Amino acid sequence: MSFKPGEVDDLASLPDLNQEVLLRELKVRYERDTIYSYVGDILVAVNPFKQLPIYTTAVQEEYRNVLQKADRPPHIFAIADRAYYDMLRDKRHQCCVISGESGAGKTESAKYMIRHIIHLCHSGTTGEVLENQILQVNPLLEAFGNAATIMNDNSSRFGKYTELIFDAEGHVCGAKISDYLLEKSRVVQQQHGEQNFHIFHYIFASPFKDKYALASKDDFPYIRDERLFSDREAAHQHDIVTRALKDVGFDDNEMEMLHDVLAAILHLSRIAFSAPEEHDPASLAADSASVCARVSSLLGVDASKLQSALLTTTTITRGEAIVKPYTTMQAQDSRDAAAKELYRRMFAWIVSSINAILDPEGQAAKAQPEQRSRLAPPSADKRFIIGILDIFGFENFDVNSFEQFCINLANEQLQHFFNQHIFKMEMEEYRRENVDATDVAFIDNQPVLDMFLNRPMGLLALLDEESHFPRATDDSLVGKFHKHFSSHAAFSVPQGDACEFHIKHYAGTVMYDGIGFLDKNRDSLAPDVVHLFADSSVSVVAESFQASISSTGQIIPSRARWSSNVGKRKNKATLSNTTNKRALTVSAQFRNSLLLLVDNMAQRAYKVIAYSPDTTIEPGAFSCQRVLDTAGIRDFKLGRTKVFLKYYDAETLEVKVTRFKQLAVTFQKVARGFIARRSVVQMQREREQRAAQTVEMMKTVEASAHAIAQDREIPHMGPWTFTCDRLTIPCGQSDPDAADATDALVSMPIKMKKTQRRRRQHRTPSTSTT
Ligand SMILES: Nc1ncnc2c1ncn2[C@@H]1O[C@H](COP(=O)(O)OP(=O)(O)OP(=O)(O)O)[C@@H](O)[C@H]1O
Repeated sequence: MSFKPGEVDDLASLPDLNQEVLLRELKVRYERDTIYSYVGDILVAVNPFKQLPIYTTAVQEEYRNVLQKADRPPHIFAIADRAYYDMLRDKRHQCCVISGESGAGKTESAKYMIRHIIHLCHSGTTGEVLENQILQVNPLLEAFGNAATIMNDNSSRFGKYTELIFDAEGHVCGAKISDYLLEKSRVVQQQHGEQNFHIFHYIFASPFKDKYALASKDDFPYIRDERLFSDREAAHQHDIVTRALKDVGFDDNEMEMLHDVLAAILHLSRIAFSAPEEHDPASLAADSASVCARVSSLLGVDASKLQSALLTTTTITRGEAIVKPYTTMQAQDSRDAAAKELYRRMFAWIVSSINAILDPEGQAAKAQPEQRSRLAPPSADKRFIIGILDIFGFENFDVNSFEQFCINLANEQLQHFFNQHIFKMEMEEYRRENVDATDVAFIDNQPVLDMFLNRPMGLLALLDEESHFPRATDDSLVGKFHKHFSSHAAFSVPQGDACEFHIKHYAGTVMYDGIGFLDKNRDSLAPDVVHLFADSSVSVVAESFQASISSTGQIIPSRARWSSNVGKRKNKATLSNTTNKRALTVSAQFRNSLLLLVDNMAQRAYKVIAYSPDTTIEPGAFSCQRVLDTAGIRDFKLGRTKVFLKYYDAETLEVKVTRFKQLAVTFQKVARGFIARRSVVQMQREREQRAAQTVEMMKTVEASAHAIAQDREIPHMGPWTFTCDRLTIPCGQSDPDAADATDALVSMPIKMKKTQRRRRQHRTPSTSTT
């Protein structure tokens, strides 16, 4: 069969699919604004970088309960539709993983996916508030967690796993967000051509600008103004965030506190230090005392304590507090560390608050009394989840640091997950089932992953080890990397003595600059600063600095409002206190969160499609062969215990089974109608018969009454059936209702008899009829 370029929706059905063909097809389709294609079960999306009219409500309606993939063109809505209806039909959790390099369109896809699922489950006004809350989470988190990078003007600087929680009827009853590794270093420094988190730019154009003395961005060293947003656009975006905060459920006081923290961070950057000589103790530069006072007032802490926390560090040695002054450089680092941690914890506070608000139990508790039974949270076994993973994409910049090292590791892990499920596990299954299958060639990235994650000799393990040596430097760390991995196929040592190393990732070779690795991994914040903020009178600050940090790096605030989440998360992660000296390093937390994530996905993601139509066919190879032959499916393999189908044949079977089910319903309908009609006719006939009997019987009764009246013998009546309007009362000796029926039956004659008796009393006073 010949195919016209760009005409085939499912590229896996092309006779000769290789990389060249795949790219050519995608290009031709992209040029026609056909941005979606299937490759088997996977949807490939090409970023159009323009608004296409393919996301309207009318289009959404076209992707509602689509039975067969081929019925509609490929679309992200089709994936959402399938996840939703598969969840409802199979009563199983679903998971959708969105991957691609930075700027590929993952976040947009995740948003369309969530939007469409909410559209599909929309059930009128009852769930409207919650549905809107869920939709508003995205603009809110984007403002605080996204920033302009060289590759993407709206790049996610954190990983996000969104779980939409449904009851068995498919109504959404809650949601949960898990966030991973916010790139907090961006708060204090951005590469050329990049920007700070969006929210910092929005606040400069907000109505709070004057309140916080944010006249010019140029006065704030943490802001690199590349003029991505016009003031108008920034003000508009600020309105959107304010709306989102309100809709999700944050009150005015909480919104004000968030703005206070943002302004405090911006003003922190204006605190400068000076010292006569490089190694001399630093003091606040001229004018910085007043800035420090402003910051402390915004953060609800004592100004003099903030000054000393920025200028000195206190260590306890043998029960004695030793105060050591910082040099100018150390004081700057301490200021920046405070700013980064403030932002990270504020972000975590937002995520935790969202989770508390969207928690199914919390939703039910908040509901109006009349809605409570409808919104009662389903028990765990009646809850179904669609998880959507949208993490930062693969990055390869001119200068790649610790953040890219972690981001690319996460992408490497995802790639491995795909490989495992799409190729490796499939091939293993074939072997177990004695099915002869040609090996599919794919690049297994297991060795790269091992190089990162192995213990005790992986890159992360070495990084951790060096981070615990106070004398270690970035150079000594990179030296160790060179020594241990120079012979590894995926590692190369650059020429010269630069503090660099190259890693050959699945998506390309990245040159990493080791400068700053140790500091970023240690991520230590002086205990003085932690204690100071934990005592803040601003609850957002106090709660987030009193919080525990899980082994996956998630911050768990202790506030009562979050208690339900705290309980749940504690099960998954061992808690460590922020100020604990043995707190896990960033890379260790990241490693744990990756493992947890992959673990979650593996439980949810894939299912073995087993067909077992409700027939009495004995399960076995012969029956399977017969079923598939009848269904016209040719290209399958029979294993020992399973049948291996092409993914599209599963759909063909599904359609056929559905057709059978529809026909069965039609048959049942016709048959039930026929039986019902027949029994109605039968009943009518019986009714007429019994009516005639009744007339006969009444005649007999009348005759008997007559006879009694005339003192004659009553003829034997035998068992009768008395039929009244709609009720048939059988009357016979063996019938349990006989007594009632007899009573009913004789009540009339008795009346008659009584009448007769009254008449007779004049003549024969001794006669009794009871
Ligand atoms: N389907 C789409 N239609 C129109 N524009 C799109 C679409 N997908 C992506 N874009 C555009 O591309 C930009 C980048 O997309 P997105 O932020 O989703 O990338 P990403 O893969 O999530 O990147 P990162 O990993 O950096 O977060 C969006 O801001 C938007 O302008």
